[in-house]
Amino acid sequence: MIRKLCIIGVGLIGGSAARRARRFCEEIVGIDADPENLRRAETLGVIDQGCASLERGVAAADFVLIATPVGAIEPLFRALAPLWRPDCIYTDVGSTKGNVVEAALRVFGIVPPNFIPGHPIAGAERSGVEAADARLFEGKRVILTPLPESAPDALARVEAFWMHLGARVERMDVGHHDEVLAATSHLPHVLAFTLARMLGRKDEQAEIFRYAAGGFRDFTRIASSDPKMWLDICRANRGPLLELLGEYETALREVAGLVRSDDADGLYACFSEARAAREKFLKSTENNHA
Ligand SMILES: NC(=O)c1ccc[n+]([C@@H]2O[C@H](COP(=O)([O-])OP(=O)(O)OC[C@H]3O[C@@H](n4cnc5c(N)ncnc54)[C@H](O)[C@@H]3O)[C@@H](O)[C@H]2O)c1
Ligand SMILES: O=C(O)C(=O)C[C@]1(C(=O)O)C=C[C@@H](O)C=C1
Repeated sequence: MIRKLCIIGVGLIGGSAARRARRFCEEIVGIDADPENLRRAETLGVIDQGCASLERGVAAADFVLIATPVGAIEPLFRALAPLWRPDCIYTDVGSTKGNVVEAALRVFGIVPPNFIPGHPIAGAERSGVEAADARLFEGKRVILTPLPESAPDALARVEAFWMHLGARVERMDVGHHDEVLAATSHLPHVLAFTLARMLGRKDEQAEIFRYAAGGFRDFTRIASSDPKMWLDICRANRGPLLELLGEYETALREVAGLVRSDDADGLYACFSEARAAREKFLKSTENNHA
């Protein structure tokens, strides 16, 4: 049971956590940089109360969930530093973890033992509190990246928090997290944004979107995601992302070579390998949900 949960950033992720956390929190207070979003969160009953002041919002909270874009976390740590209490648990949901840990080190000198970095591997292309969904984390993975200095009781409480939201919690090393998520999430978003932008420019002249159907829709769904959120993620994880963009360039050139030389066997082998890789992914997600 949490007495007072304070959520900083009551958007898709913070709002979804709030909606489900109702069941085991006596009070949920929200803080948001956007007063209009905070008012909507109150009106929708996602939070009990919106708080314009960080100081009042975190006062007497026993659990603080930071759910802002990752670029906002360092300034937030600075604002929270004088208010930081040893009897409260702090965690975040940022899509990148290395920059969050580095920000904590710069602000506090150490990663506070009662701050456990986290990342729910669940989301959507929509943002804002209206998109919040109590079932968003059901059956989904949450990765926690604790450090040697993390307090075991804080880690246990953050694990229990996510399990109560229906998620399956795993632990991972910070660097490994950022490499893996660069491949499975950050690279696909950059590719979808790039394709949607490129074809959007063509559409100006040729109205090609009139003829776009499922293929384009499926490939580019995530290009509807919030540009500000993805700007922050790309900047925070630029090393692993650049490495993968380089690999993708090479792979794309290889396919272009196969098309150019009309290499039917090569193309067939390439598409078959890709299909098998995706089938394997689909099977593994089926097993995960079993
Ligand atoms: N959207 C996803 O699919 C997804 C999935 C997993 C993790 N995440 C991570 O979760 C975090 C939130 O993403 P989201 O999709 O909920 O975004 P969102 O835009 O829906 O919500 C973020 C909220 O934070 C508020 N905010 C911004 N700066 C703030 C500040 N300094 N102080 C207080 N509030 C502030 C915004 O006004 C907004 O309401 C991001 O770090 C993102 O990387 C997103
Ligand atoms: O499903 C989506 O729309 C998402 O973008 C979710 C998604 C992902 O890439 O899988 C996006 C960012 C996260 O940090 C975690 C999950």
